[in-house]
Amino acid sequence: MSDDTSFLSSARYGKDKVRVLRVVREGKWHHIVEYNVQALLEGDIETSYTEADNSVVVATDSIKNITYYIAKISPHILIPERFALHLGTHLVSKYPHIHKAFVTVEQLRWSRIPVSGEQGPTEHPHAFIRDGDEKRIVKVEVNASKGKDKIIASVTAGLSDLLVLKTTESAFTSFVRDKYTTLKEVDDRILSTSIDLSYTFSPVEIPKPTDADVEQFAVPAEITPGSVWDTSVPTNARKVTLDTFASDNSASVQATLYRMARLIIAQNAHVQTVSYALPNKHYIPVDMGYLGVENLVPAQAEVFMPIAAPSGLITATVSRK
Ligand SMILES: O=c1[nH]c(=O)c2[nH]c(=O)[nH]c2[nH]1
Repeated sequence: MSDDTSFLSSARYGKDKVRVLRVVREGKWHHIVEYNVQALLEGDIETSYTEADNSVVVATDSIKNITYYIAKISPHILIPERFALHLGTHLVSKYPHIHKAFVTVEQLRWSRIPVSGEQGPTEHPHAFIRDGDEKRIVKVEVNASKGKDKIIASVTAGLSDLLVLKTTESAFTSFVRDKYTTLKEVDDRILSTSIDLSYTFSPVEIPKPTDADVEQFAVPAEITPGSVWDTSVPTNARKVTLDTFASDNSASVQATLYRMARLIIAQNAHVQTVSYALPNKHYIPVDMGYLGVENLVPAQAEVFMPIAAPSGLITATVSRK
């Protein structure tokens, strides 16, 4: 183009919403994961935008094919943090002109169906139930811009859409009162939120894989999603979040959020920051005074109107010192 009033200041492309279900068979005991994957690339790709030069373009169709291939061969497929690192590392090491890969994995929630056995309920070996809308989220940035033998990866993980509600031990008082205030102070209310949580690990160095050993990807030991997520580990972030939500005598969403985040950092040595986004989903006691029916005393109200919108939105990031 002849004019110099603009330039390409950033460019990133790839495939979004690659849907994959992977089965891992241990004899008759089967495991499944269902992932929605986004894989985006950065690198020496400017000319594809500025000069219609497709010679630098790894087709998004190929990126999709690589995603399925790594899902097939990766020994890490059942752990989304590790699968995302494996995929991102393969993308940046395979193509000399690609310097960064951004991989997001959203894991849908499949749990084993509990069935009755001779000694009580057991988990079915190969039948699963979609156990809510909650998603486990992993975001990985694999950066080879300092060279293919000096690959650095940053991992952010967490969950979204974890819907919770408690019927007491939540209050909200002593907030700013002025001419705009209509909200009454309450020492007892319903507290409900749809939890979005993410936590970051410190960046890790990835040993250079060769094309030949694409199957042998080694995950750095610092990436220990097990301790942050694994349901068998008592300090896992999901459990800490749920326990704190249930047990905290909440003065506000803000105060409960801060407690949750601090506990995750205190109990997980490799976690550097914890962020929450907590919508305050309001439930309003229905006024039945016109019928002579009392339903407005906070701790005694029984009939509530769920309000879809608007909601409060309380967010914060807590960082390791
Ligand atoms: O926990 C709360 N935090 C707020 O900031 C707020 N604002 C509001 O109207 N209700 C609430 N509740």
